[in-house]
Amino acid sequence: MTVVSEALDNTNFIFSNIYFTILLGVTTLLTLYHFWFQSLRYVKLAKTIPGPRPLPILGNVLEGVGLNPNAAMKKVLSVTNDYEGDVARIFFGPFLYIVLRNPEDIELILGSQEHLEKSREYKYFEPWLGDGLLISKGDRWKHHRKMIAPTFHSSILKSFFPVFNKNAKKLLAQLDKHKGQVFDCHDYMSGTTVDTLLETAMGVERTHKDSKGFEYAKAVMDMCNILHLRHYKFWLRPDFIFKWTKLAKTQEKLLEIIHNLTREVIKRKKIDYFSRVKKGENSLYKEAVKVEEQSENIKTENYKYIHDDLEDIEDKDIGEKKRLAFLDFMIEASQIPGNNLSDEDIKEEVDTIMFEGHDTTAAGSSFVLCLLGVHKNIQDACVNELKEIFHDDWSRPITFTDTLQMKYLERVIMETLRMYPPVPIISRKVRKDVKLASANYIIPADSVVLISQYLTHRHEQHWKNPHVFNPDNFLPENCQNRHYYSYIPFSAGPRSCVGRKYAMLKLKVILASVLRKYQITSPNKESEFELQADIILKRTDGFNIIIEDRVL
Ligand code: HEM
Repeated sequence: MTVVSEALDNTNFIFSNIYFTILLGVTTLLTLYHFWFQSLRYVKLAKTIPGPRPLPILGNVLEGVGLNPNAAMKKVLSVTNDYEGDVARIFFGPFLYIVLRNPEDIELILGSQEHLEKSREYKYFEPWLGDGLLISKGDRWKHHRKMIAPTFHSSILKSFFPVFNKNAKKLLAQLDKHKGQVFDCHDYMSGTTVDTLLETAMGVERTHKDSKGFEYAKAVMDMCNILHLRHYKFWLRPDFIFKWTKLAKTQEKLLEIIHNLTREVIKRKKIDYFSRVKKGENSLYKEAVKVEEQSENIKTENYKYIHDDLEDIEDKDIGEKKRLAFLDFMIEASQIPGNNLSDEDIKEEVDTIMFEGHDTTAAGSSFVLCLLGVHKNIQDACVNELKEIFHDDWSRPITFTDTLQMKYLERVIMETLRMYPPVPIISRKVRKDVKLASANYIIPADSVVLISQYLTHRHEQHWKNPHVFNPDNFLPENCQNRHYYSYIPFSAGPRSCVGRKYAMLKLKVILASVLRKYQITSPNKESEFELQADIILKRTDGFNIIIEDRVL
């Protein structure tokens, strides 16, 4: 043996010893960690709940690897079925997730004042929405919610009707070029929703292709797409990975466009506000706050079972019908002593409204059109109702009173949101142990509860023929005895959707406008709809419809 080969042998021995020592060290540490983790009370409680068998350290993470969005959707939706109950448990590494679908259990979480905090999954909305209503917590959320709720008062919403009608008309002109062809209606529903929000939330119009409004609307749509991507490509979720991707650079540019315009508009609107004050104009916001406080008791009674509560508020109208945007009302709110609403806070709330109000309404309206294309008899019933309302003038602008008469269309929208809830899943961080009502399990403090509207809305014990599209599910007599938390497309309880009434009105105007002009056909059966697991429920096969001029 030469000196060199001897030296090499020695080096190999030393290195293999080092590798072996490192490997042994890591294995020992992981084993110790595994046993320590298994001994935690939190884990012991979780293990009593049914769920897929977790691997040491990784938990159930591998179950999601390599799944495309459709398959991921099926996987999430099968989790409670696979474990034959209303509760299932999943571990993502050390993090515990509990999926719930029983309304009685859901009420314990959503109806409580204690479990109001959102889970860590909402963090990647932060660069856009900051600490806005959707993600804020504690006293800040309570205080902002109280200030913002009155800006969604019916009297303020009524003043938006000219904008709703104007954008519906613009939409019809755009759809006309697709007559007789199969096309995906989602982009159009998304475009009209952003335009309407832009005007009602900020008072800005998307007029010319080179205008700031146009740039902004496009940036909002692109930002929503990035958030969707980060949602289902879960390796993009951690910021330390995301920040090195091209998407992060695009996001930076989009956010610059979005935030700059919001800041600019706030500045301009503040000047308008002070000139209105100088002229001695009444504060619409203050009146809305007064009415909101008076109707608080009536409202909690009405929330017992879902029905659109617009009518209840109609007789408490606040009179003045001036068209201002949500932003104007927030500026008014910020001027009330003690309210502590800075310009940056207003920006975050406007951004939140743009995000929450956009994709949800676009998906909801697209699903309605596809379903009406499949269920021709239901489409005919909608049109018959519209004929009764618009017998005097078939194409006149739609008024608030008209929408109150659209009872059947309302049931169609509600049934669509039942079977295809635009927000298919929400989550909450549980701060205290929760003993479930449906079974003898305890959800341990610090776990994340996933509430799936999609699963709850198709719960066999709460819905007759849950997989069949039937607007009569929402006839008053069929709602009376149903558990309130069995229908939660807008969530429920203290942290439910603040834009619910706005969404229902906007949906009615847009859908009634399309139905008056076109008859709709779907090239696909409902069973062929391919759904995608996402923050928003979508069809991956496209929201395809065919439109033809309606012959009366
Ligand atoms: C069909 C349309 C809509 C659906 C299905 C919907 C659904 C929801 C759901 C499920 C939540 C609770 C989210 C969670 O807990 O994570 C929520 C919250 C919220 N929504 Fe909507 N939404 C719709 C339209 C709108 C519109 C049009 C606006 C505003 C114009 C809006 C503004 C908000 C805001 C600000 C929140 C946060 C409320 C809070 O945390 O206090 N939404 N929405």
